[in-house]
Amino acid sequence: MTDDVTTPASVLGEGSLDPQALETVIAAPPSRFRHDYLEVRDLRVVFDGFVAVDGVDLTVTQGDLRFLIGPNGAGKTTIVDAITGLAPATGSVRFGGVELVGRASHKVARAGVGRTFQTASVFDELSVLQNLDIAAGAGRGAWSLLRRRRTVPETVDAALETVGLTHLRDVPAGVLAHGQKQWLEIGMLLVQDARLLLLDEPVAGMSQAEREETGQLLQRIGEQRTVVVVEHDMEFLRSFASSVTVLHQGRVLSEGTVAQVQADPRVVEVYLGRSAGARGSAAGETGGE
Ligand SMILES: Nc1ncnc2c1ncn2[C@@H]1O[C@H](COP(=O)(O)OP(=O)(O)OP(=O)(O)O)[C@@H](O)[C@H]1O
Repeated sequence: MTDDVTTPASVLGEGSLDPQALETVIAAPPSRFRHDYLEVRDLRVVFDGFVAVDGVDLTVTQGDLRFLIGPNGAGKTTIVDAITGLAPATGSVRFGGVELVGRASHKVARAGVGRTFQTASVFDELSVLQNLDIAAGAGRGAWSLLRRRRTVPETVDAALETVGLTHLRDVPAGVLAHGQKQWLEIGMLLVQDARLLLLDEPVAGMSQAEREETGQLLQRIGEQRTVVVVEHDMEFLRSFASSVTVLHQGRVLSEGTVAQVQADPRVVEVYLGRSAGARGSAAGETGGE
């Protein structure tokens, strides 16, 4: 037996900090320190010999509202597909310490990753509440899901509140305005407790007022969760992005704050130069959609 017991103090050195305080920190529940981040390394997606994503690295921390932009075909949606198990990928995607590459999409969802698609996929015939209930997978049978509930679970209530649909909870989702449907989809990710939200063009087709509300919603959600937004709308990006990754031909072209990427000559070239496929303008004030 040796008396060389490994304690925080023995690792860090006596006097480096209060050992008692460190013991307390280590004993605390892990949830207190949850600070998720998405770490993508050398991600590659090849479709029949065509390289759609070519060695992408991406790190997005909780509290950072990251926008992914780039001309049509740059690989934005394919990256989201690869993260969520819908496109065959190599490399590494880690979230919350879990490797996602090679996992089936339902296992990726179980790891706390949720996504929306360019077109909202809610059940039009069911009420807002029923859509959320189903997403929450409350473990009840189909009939009890369809029956009007006397009480609403706290998570569903909180999601309704967050996405601003409490007053519409009993209306069929089919009658919601376009923006409201997108908010319902985001609410469905919240009740699933997605901690990483990947949103594909969430404001496409929305009115200016809806865009504004969506931006504020994403900022609220982004305080607690890791949010990545694929977007073409440059006005929306300028108003709400806290950081931006610009993709081009499957690679990261530029990354930084909105101001930094707007000032990057390579971004200007891709958006305003020869690349005819570009939609919008990342550089200057000349473009919107
Ligand atoms: N299933 C697939 N099979 C073959 N090629 C594909 C497939 N999915 C995407 N691609 C190709 O991969 C490239 C990247 O497509 P992706 O949809 O990721 O681009 P994007 O940046 O999201 O574009 P957009 O802004 O137009 O949505 C494109 O050239 C596309 O044609």
